[in-house]
Amino acid sequence: MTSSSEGEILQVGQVIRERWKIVSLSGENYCRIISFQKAKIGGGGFGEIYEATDVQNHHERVAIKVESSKATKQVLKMEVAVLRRLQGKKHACKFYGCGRNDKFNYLVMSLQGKNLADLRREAPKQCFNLSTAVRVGLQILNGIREIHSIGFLHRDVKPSNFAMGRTSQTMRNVYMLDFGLARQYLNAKGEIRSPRSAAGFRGTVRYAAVTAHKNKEMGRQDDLWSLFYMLTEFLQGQLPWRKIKDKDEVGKMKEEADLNALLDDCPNELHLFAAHLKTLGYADTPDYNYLESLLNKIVKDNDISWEEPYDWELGYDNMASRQKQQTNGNISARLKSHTTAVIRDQRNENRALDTQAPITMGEDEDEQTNGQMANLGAGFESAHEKAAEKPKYKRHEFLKPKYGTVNLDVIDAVNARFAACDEENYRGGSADVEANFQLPSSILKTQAQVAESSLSIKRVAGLPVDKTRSNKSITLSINNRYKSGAKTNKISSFDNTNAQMDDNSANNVRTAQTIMSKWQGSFDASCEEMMDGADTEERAQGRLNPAFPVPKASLLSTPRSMDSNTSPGGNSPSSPMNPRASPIQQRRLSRSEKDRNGMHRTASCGAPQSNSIISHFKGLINSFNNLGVGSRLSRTTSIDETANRQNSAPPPTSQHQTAYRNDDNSYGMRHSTSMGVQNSQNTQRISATFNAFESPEERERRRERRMRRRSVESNGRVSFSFKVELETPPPSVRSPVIVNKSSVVHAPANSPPVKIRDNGIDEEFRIPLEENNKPLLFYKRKRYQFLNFPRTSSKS
Ligand SMILES: Nc1ncnc2c1ncn2[C@@H]1O[C@H](COP(=O)(O)OP(=O)(O)OP(=O)(O)O)[C@@H](O)[C@H]1O
Repeated sequence: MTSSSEGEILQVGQVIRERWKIVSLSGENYCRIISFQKAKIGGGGFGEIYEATDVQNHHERVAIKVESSKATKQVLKMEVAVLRRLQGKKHACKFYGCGRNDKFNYLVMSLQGKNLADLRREAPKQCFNLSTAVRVGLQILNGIREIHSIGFLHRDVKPSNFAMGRTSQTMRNVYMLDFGLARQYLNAKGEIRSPRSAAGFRGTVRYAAVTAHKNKEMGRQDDLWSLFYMLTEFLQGQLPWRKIKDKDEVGKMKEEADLNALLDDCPNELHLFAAHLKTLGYADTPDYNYLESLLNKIVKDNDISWEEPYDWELGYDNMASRQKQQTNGNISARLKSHTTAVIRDQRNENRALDTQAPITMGEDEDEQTNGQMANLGAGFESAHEKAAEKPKYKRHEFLKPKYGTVNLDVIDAVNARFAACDEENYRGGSADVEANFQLPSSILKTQAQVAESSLSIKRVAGLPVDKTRSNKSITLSINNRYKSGAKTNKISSFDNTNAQMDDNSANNVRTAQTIMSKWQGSFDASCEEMMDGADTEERAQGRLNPAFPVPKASLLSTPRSMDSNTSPGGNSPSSPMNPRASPIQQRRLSRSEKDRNGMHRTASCGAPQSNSIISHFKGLINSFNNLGVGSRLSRTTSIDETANRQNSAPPPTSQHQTAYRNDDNSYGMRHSTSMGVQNSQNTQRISATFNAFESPEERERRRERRMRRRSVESNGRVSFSFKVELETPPPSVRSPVIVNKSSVVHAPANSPPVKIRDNGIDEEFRIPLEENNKPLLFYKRKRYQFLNFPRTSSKS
């Protein structure tokens, strides 16, 4: 695959059928926070795959496979046909649409995560442990069974044609991709088509069955042979013919392969697997159940749990020690070099060795990435052993997606999550949202300028300087702040809020569960760590979904933030004061303590000391997941002002809002908006709080204001804001929901101007541009991918 932009069929920003917009490094506006991502996910012999968003459907992320209409071999039609028939199957992507124009044909499907070739290549020793290999193998077997069940052969079974899911719900599921080489083996009557005498090679040399090498008609068993080679490679780290260019030579090697050598130190069941395949001819139906039982036996014999993490979920620091413990994971055996002399293959030369179809050869360049690989033998082995001592990847590096975006899709995803909230969630009470934005010093308004602002901004001197904090971070956290029916009439501090929330343990259980199942893929290290304690506990009580476990605490390193967030009051995750607190609660508690101590609130959400926007943003997502009140977080919104609903209410006493309870047992806020600025030697802090409690009229007014603002938010300026708005609570809910949000901006006092936008006076929060016309905030952006694995191409 190539990742170059040269000759790409689709361009960034291009919209297909007024619906699917290609995502890339456009950086169109600030709200697309770090939406800088290459457009092309990958591409092989048959097409190019792009990431896009569905503008008609909450900007859901999709994958678009395109094929030039000038391509000599048009395979997308077949792909569409197969994918459509596979709809509803567990291992198939969702089909969203297809079409063609004079330039290209396209297929839109659900976007998945990383493919197995990339995942294996990223492993320190380019192999999976037995647990991962066999569980993935079982899923692939079922995927193959699915496509066979609709009357098709895949004919290109290989690791890069299987991807893990992308969302927390799908991330443990394997998806089969690329049906471009599929062929129907059943005719319309459901009978097996008669085999052709010469069929030509189809597939990928490394994984193709011997039948393909012999240019014979392939049958169902041949897809399974490819699976067998995949499994062998997963366990051994390599196949003996991995570098051989000549297709016929590879075919010969496969034919003559000594299975004992090939499967050295692998479970005996793999021998039986191959033995069964050897008995099958073109027309024979493989005994899928038998093959499945063989793999299941490996699972059973090795005490493998379906819930244990896959290698990539653990991160690779832990793998070396894990592998040593494995009965079948003998490292030296895995690293044993096969005796085949190899030459670095040249991809272009490898392609299209057979004229009938492009051949994908050596698509995994994992071996080539290791300079030692050419020197087979002792040197090679020791190089790997060395690598085992010093893992190439650190856990957090692996878990943290390497490039990509945090953009509006994140917010859209949160909206989707909120939309899924049920009535019960409404009953969970109101919510409190805190947003903390740490921005580069240079983008913020000077102290004097802020003071000139017509907003009610107060200066508070002596804010402690936190030198550990990144100067570019965004965090959001949410609390169920005011519980409906609570006895307290007035809640004026976060401490109270937290105390009330802590009482609400049932809610916490539910919200923790939501997070686990919904957004696990988006957690950064610190969030996972924080989840972990609850997970163990909740799972022990049978309340968490076992299908989406999180890595065990013992396997995860403790992030610095944990230490720094541990509250002096004993409300740490392990605190006996609150042993059943959910992770979010814990985070909340620590925030509470931070507030009490006059510390920056940005430390409250996940990874306060992280240098990356992404990790904070992940905290945002985690927190919003926890909200569960049917609220909506929308884009291009603002710190908002809400009408004061209670004339009798006393004025607020602090820069934060004061909550009160109405007679009807609902809560409102005294002041709709308040803001404050705190200054220290080189930090300027602006905080704003608003109340999202609103009537339909207010909401409509706010929507109009938002529309007005949107029209202003062009002009090369960037603006940033969030809104939390509430759905109308169901009639059964007596107390309306209150969402409260506060935003905090930190920056040195001598920084350039920024304005805080407030609806009432229609100001904007603006970030000036650099000379090169790029938003300064993202000038030194890191490219992270959010909610998704990085998809590096497996073929350069
Ligand atoms: N729906 C998807 N979601 C995420 N990534 C995808 C999706 N479809 C394909 N990809 C990525 O793009 C890569 C190439 O896709 P695909 O195999 O369909 O293209 P191809 O042109 O047929 O490639 P090849 O010739 O190598 O088989 C895959 O390995 C995978 O990483």
